[in-house]
Amino acid sequence: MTGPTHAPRDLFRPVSGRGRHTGGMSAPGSGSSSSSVDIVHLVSEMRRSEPLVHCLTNSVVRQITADVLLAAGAAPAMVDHPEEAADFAAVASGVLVNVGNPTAEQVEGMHAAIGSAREHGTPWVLDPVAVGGLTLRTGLATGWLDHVPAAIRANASEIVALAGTGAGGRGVDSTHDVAAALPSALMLAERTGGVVAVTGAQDVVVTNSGGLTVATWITSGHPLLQKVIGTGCALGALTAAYLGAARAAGLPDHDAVVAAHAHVGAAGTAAGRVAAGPGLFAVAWLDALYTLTPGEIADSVTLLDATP
Ligand SMILES: Nc1ncnc2c1ncn2[C@@H]1O[C@H](COP(=O)(O)OP(=O)(O)O)[C@@H](O)[C@H]1O
Ligand SMILES: Cc1ncsc1CCOP(=O)(O)O
Ligand SMILES: [Mg+2]
Repeated sequence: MTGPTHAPRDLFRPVSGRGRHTGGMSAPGSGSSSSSVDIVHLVSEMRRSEPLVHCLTNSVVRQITADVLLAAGAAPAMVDHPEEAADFAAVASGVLVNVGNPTAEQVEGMHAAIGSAREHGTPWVLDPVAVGGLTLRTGLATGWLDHVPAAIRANASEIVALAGTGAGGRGVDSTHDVAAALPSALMLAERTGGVVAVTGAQDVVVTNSGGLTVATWITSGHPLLQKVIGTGCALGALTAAYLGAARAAGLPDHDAVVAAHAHVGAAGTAAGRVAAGPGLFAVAWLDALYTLTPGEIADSVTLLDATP
């Protein structure tokens, strides 16, 4: 998977006069951030509040998802049973619905959790793993767009397929560039009213609020994140954690989603400095999710706010 080396200027231009360091019109490079998102504040809030994340996720990634949430500073709980899912979504800080390997019973639990999350105001995140190629999960995820997900987190091919604008990727992997998925992400943001995050070599987080669209480009991470299974899925869970923490602190959903991606990306960058292959990288990534300070995370990533 490859991504752009800069934000696509034909679709977005940077918001001027915002952010802690204005980088002008030039492509984002290391250390040149132009964004209103206060990463330090969000990471600090997330770690202080230790949000409880209700995960309904696939069998492949449960362990790494729980490990990532704990390392980053949140608290994981996997609750799939249809008779328990509604109760837990009511008390959780955030809910993750990941359709990566759904069982019939888990799908029932997902319906119950989503209904309860809506009823109780719990932010829920949709990760449409491999949507496009498989009919059941494509129908489920598309139907849930009407159930007000606070955020959708996916790779570029999944975003394109979920928007109905193209085919999916190759299994769980993307075959699209992030920039190519941007129009589809905008459509989804407009349709759901929630935040849409597209991951790849660069990530982009899109929100449509009151007709005004904002996109934040995030440059961070490391290619080895693609060689450890579940990094994207775990990021979906961490997105739910950040949303829960941000809402409790009165901070915007958009900023919460950016911070989740920054946290994962900064840890990936740090892990890439010490690891030559996926095994050590996975361990170093977990350690960095735990050890990086809010300031180190903010300094490691490059953010660029843009608007149509
Ligand atoms: N080429 C890359 N360089 C740096 N980071 C990457 C690269 N590809 C993916 N990532 C990061 O890996 C994480 C998972 O993203 P991705 O692989 O797109 O998700 P998924 O596992 O759902 O396909 C994200 O934090 C993303 O930014
Ligand atoms: C391999 C696999 N098969 C079904 S779900 C899954 C995990 C996908 O994880 P990620 O989307 O984070 O790469
Ligand atoms: Mg995925």
